[in-house]
Amino acid sequence: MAAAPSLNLQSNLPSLKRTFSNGRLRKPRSSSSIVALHQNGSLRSHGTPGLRVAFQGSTGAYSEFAAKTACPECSTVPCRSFADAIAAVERNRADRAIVPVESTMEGTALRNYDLFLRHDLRIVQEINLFVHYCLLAMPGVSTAELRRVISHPMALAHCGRALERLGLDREAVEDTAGAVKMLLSEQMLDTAAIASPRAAAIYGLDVLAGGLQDESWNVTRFLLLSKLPEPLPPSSSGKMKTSMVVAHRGGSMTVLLKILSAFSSRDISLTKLEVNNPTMEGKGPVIILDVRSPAMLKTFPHVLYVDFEGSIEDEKVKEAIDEISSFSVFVRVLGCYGADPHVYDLY
Ligand SMILES: O=C(O)C(=O)C[C@]1(C(=O)O)C=C[C@@H](O)C=C1
Repeated sequence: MAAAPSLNLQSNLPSLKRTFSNGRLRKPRSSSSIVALHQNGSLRSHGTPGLRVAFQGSTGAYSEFAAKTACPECSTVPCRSFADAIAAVERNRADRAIVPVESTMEGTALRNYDLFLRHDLRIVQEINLFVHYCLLAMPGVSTAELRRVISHPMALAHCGRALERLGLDREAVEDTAGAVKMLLSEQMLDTAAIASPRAAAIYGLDVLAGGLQDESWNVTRFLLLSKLPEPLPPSSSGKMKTSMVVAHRGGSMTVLLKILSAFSSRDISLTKLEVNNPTMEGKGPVIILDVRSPAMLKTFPHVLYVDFEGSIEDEKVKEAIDEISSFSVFVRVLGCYGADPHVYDLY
């Protein structure tokens, strides 16, 4: 069976500028307008102290790091899986969930994207994080003593070449910080973990090597998800971005051309366009919650994930969405949020 075409005008991640100055995190340029909005808004918003953000993993995971970067004053809620993080928001045990959705090394993380589509949550913020992978071991252990390495499957995959060179057996665990905790609790002296320098500092492990990722430019894009829509910042406060999913009848190229034309004729810039035809790869269809009343789960064999610059309140954006709806099977807007051009780096 031919592989599904995968066109990924992958968000503008690779060209982003790293926001790093003297080891201190710099706030996004748009943050001041968001803060002003929060002060006036009635909803609990990103800047609110006490906002609870659910993430997958243990304290020190990259996702927690992203949550703290998105909402510096939040408290974080560790969860066993991304599904649990989403459930925590739905059951009001958390106000937001943070989910990694794409990376420069992996492309779109369909595992998480598809999960999110089954729920009635919306994207309220994006955050791009530079991911540094380090080799961590129990204090005093040297590289020569290591036999095995444990980490999140994505971290193991991203560090394939370095691990090949080190000749270590690999074992996947649920998250990077969870791997570190396992080293400690089981006092493993022949095993290393791949995790962040922050996890090393939190748990007091030695960093035996840094920059382990195969590509030096390794950025993960996270989305902050909420049950309630955030009030939209005024259009003067910076660029907005909108994300949507489009289900269609197949014949991707024709649909792609029509979508491109709906945007280009209105001078709207696309930042992501990803084709997903899972049934062509022998997988089950994508399941999407149709949030219109009565909300119901629907299955679609052909979908496209589209992000573009602009707010759903812009006339030309409304027109483009109407045009796309006229030739597709189903359209759902996943969120409208401030475009954050920065990549945060807390190394
Ligand atoms: O395990 C972690 O620390 C995570 O936050 C998860 C996760 C992922 O799911 O891709 C997030 C970012 C990194 O790419 C590695 C792992």
